[in-house]
Amino acid sequence: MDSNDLLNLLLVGVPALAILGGGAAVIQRRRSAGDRDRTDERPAGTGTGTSTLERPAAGAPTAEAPTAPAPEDAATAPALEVPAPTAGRLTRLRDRLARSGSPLGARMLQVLSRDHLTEDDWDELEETLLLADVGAGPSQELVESIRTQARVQGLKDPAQVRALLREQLLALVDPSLDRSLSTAPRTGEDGVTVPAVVLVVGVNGTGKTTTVGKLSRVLVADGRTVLLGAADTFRAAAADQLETWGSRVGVRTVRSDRDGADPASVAFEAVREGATEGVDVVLVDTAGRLQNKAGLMDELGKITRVITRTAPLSEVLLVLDATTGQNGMNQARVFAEVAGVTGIVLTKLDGTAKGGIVVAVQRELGVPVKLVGLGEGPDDLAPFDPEEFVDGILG
Ligand SMILES: Nc1nc2c(ncn2[C@@H]2O[C@H](COP(=O)(O)OP(=O)(O)OP(=O)(O)O)[C@@H](O)[C@H]2O)c(=O)[nH]1
Repeated sequence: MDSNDLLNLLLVGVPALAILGGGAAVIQRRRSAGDRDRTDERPAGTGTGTSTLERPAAGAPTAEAPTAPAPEDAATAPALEVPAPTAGRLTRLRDRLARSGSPLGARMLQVLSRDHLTEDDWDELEETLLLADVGAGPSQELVESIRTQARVQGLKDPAQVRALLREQLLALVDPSLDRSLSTAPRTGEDGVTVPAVVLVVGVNGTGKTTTVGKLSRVLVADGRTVLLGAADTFRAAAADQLETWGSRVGVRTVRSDRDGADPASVAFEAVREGATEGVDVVLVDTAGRLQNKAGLMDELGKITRVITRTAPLSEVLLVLDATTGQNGMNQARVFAEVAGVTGIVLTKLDGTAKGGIVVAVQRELGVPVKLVGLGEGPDDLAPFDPEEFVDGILG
């Protein structure tokens, strides 16, 4: 071998070996992914999504939400996270409600504990409710009702005042509303089973994408198989954001390669792939552009039409930012009119003293609050429970 041959070997042979070695590593990685798929335990009756799902074990930890995953290692697939169980989430997050809502609960209790309540005191009580965004009608009702009760039974000791207030607030939040999420696959008369489809709508910045990500974890914790549809094609990073959320719990995202693609075609494709794969639920994130009512109606109408070619909509969830309080109500009304909303998700309840918006929004839109966001952590989304909520704001 002369010096030229040696040079050729170094220039061609070594990189070729490196490439071959890299290929082996890729094959190795694929194999281990396949192995994981084979050992994946799926509960009976759920879909066969391509994802590797680590099911939450019974009695899995109720500890704080897991932290962000380590950056993807070149040699090993990232470990999947186990979302916190759904049951008891609001109990776990109740402190955040008490912190944010304490001005409401504490101020009301403080006023009602005074001796011989005057007109000014009753006005102050009403003002407290208005400041917490309960809304004019419900605030007046609540004060009237407490006044009547106070006349009948008197306001004797702090425990009785608290019990009365609790009872009245609970009645206002309305425990009789059906807050369950419809996420079971459906079998039509033709015997074909299709996934439940949950469309998530709302103004931009309210926390839609984050909510879709958190909701996928709620569903995974409940043993459902999930597929995400990134139909928010308006904001370029939204699909990446969604994909990151999903990949942490082994949930795949259907997205377009192109920014600004037709959201309806992404939604259609997600539901079609969800049906083919036999997943339980397809969650579809949308853009929140509210240029005008007609434009929104066109966009959401088209998305709905194409989705329902494959499967009916099981839920349309409207995401509202609780910190915008009554100001967000106008936009909420438009979405409710246009999109046939079946449930409200109130986000950022951890950052506001305006917890009364729960009451106002239900009254205004005639739709129950089904989920609440109480932080930026991945498991800081909880099914709404009226009793826990009222206990939370009473502190
Ligand atoms: N504190 C708190 N922050 C939240 C909550 N939910 C969402 N956020 C934050 O709100 C911000 C906006 O959330 P996104 O999910 O990007 O909002 P979006 O509605 O999808 O926005 P567009 O994609 O622009 O339509 C993010 O910083 C979230 O972390 C919550 O419950 N509490």
